[in-house]
Amino acid sequence: MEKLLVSGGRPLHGTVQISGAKNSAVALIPAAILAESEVVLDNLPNISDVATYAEILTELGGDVERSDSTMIINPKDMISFPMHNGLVKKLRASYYLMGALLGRFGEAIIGMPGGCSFEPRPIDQHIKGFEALGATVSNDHGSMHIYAKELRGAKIYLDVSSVGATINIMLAASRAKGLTVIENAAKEPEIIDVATLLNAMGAKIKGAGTETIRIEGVESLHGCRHSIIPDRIQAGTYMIAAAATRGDLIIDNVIPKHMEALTAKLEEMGVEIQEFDESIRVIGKPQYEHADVKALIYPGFATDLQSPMASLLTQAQGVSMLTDYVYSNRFKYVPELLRMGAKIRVEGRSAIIEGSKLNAAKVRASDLRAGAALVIAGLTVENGITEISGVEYIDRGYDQLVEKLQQLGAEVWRQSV
Ligand SMILES: CC(=O)N[C@H]1[C@@H](OP(=O)(O)OP(=O)(O)OC[C@H]2O[C@@H](n3ccc(=O)[nH]c3=O)[C@H](O)[C@@H]2O)O[C@H](CO)[C@@H](O)[C@@H]1O
Ligand SMILES: C=C(OP(=O)(O)O)C(=O)O
Repeated sequence: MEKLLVSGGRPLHGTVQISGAKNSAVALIPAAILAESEVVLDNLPNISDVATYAEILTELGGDVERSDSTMIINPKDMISFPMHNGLVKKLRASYYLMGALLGRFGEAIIGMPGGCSFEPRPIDQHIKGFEALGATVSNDHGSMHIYAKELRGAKIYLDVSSVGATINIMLAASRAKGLTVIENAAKEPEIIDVATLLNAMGAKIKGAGTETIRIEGVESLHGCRHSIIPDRIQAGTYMIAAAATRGDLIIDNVIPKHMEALTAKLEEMGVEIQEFDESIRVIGKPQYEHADVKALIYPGFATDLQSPMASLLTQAQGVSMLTDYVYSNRFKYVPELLRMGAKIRVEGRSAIIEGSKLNAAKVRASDLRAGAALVIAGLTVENGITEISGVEYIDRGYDQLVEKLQQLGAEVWRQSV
């Protein structure tokens, strides 16, 4: 076990390279199951969710090789067998095994996904999609047993624009007979990334990134090479950290279009932002205006940046309001920020945040983005060392966080406990 120690009060300076997107990587790796030959993924982030997925594919009989940010997956000899617990409990995105194994083998027995559990995260829309494609879904010793003699294309209207359900249905429908149409599909950039990979594998998917996705099933899918899009949540976390520490940071290897909701909100608060083709410069200021932030589905402000944003809003003048319309109760980090002297109260699905100076404390990250929020909070503290436990959550999604922050001038280090 490790904890993170942060001695704050130093503005972040320099250039940070953003890695490939976690939420793409954890969908693209299982998507490779559908191919009949080698899939090469470039620009993979070095995070524990990716390492866990590599182990899962190996356990299922795949041949997985990894060097730096490239992974070569040969799924030829894979089989579908029950994965009740163990590795699948370590990450949320293990639910993509359902769509991928169903598409390739017509059967999947998978335990309920793990990952960040800031509140109940149902998968009823995934099940609705599989059933519409002709699968039967039953409970096998607490795991989901999904079986289809033959997958048939269908029209599926999602009750909520779920990222996971949209991708899971795309995976299975790529190998169904006939046309599948997903209505009210999620529009996140990671969905386009998965469709791009599947199309390079021979799938026929149109409309990814819009609310209607059309998938014409094909007989077989083949290998290909694909480079993962930059992680917009990691990029956003560094943008927020730069503003919170009143730094001057260039965030490199980003798609500025993906950052628009955050960029607009930071500018509204008084942060200076300069946009380039593949990078963004964030120049912090001594004082910030309060803001109202609403976390929504893409292209709205990302819920995954809601907790880091709370830490920045503690540095703004006056009272800010942070409302999460995706997850109503994603506020487990609030008691930890209160320990650091923040003035926050939660009302319904909103956090009301009054600007205040933070002080060092011992705090615990209860999930990945809560961890990012606490690191940013620690970076703003002028005296004392903030101790953050729950580092295993942070490692799920932030590639080389400590090393990157150190390069930017922060005093952050790991300590074994
Ligand atoms: C691995 C991955 O990509 N994780 C991301 C993905 O999670 P995930 O795909 O799990 O999130 P969803 O987009 O599915 O969830 C969005 C909303 O829909 C609800 N819902 C979802 C599915 C379902 O079957 N029924 C249902 O009611 C959820 O409770 C939530 O309120 O999108 C979330 C929302 O952008 C992000 O926070 C996560 O980082
Ligand atoms: C909630 C997140 O991830 P996951 O869905 O993988 O738990 C996240 O990335 O903030």
